Amino acid sequence: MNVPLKGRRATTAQGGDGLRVDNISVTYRNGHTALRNASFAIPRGTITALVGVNGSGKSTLFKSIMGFVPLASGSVSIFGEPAREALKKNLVAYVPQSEDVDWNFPVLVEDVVMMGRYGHMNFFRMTRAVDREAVDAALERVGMADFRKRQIGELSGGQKKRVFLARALAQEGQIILLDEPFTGVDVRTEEAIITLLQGLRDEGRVMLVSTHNLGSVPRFCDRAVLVNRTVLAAGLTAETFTKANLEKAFGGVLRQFILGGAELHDDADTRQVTVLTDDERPFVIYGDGNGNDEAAAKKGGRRK
Ligand SMILES: Nc1ncnc2c1ncn2[C@@H]1O[C@H](COP(=O)(O)OP(=O)(O)OP(=O)(O)O)[C@@H](O)[C@H]1O
Repeated sequence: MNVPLKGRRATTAQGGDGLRVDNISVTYRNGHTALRNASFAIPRGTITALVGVNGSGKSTLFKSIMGFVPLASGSVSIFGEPAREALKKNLVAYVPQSEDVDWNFPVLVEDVVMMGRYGHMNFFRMTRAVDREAVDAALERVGMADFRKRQIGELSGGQKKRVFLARALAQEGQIILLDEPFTGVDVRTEEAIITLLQGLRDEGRVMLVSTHNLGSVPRFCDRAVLVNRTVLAAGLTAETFTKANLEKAFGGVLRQFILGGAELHDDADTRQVTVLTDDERPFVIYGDGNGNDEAAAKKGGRRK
């Protein structure tokens, strides 16, 4: 039963013909409620960042969209129909966190990518030419074609991520959920993944990407969803990924440095630089010293 709670947020998702999460709550079997009344909507052709502290419910949100954990209340719809219908049609691809994968499982790179085709195959999982072509194209697109006969466990962290991205591509997922795709990858691989995601966005797909790299969010994400056991803010990056919302989402975890005056200038310039970070990639905000802030990398996002 969906009983209105005292102080419950009026967060019903608005619009969007892509992914829509409406007032979902998830309680694990040990009684822990990881998400309560979480709502947001994201349209097609967008990249959305999912940010929040450790344990704020990002993976739980992915798992609830995938139907891996039951909803205590609320609903998820995809392209206007219930998520379970979209899942049956293989419209949703999930790139899990590295820790969730057993890398000792003896399987070749090309077999991992072929798993993305399973939903398109018949009961006997007979591979057809179209499946092999999809695997070849996906491996090529992520630059891993030369590694196809390698054991997945032998690859570097960044290479493994690219293989799982290839699996999502081979699946032809229209909604792609990526759980921390940049953790443990070098800057070059991160750039390659971002370029790939931008290409997928331009094809009209929906990407939801959890990340602790706050600095790269305004550069490549059109939208952001900030969570802490519920959705605190969701919308266009320029309007949502603000210092005030980040402080709300990260609380004491976020480290903040404000540089100004003689620390930054050798004249009377009043401008300031605010650096917010919970991780290795800081988010930099330039201010004029009169409380007017401008995020360093905001120009990269698109209005969608
Ligand atoms: N299977 C489970 N059973 C019970 N509690 C769980 C389970 N999985 C997660 N939790 C709890 O739910 C909360 C949210 O976890 P979740 O993994 O969704 O967080 P997260 O935002 O993805 O964290 P991180 O940034 O560390 O990956 C945490 O308090 C976690 O301990």
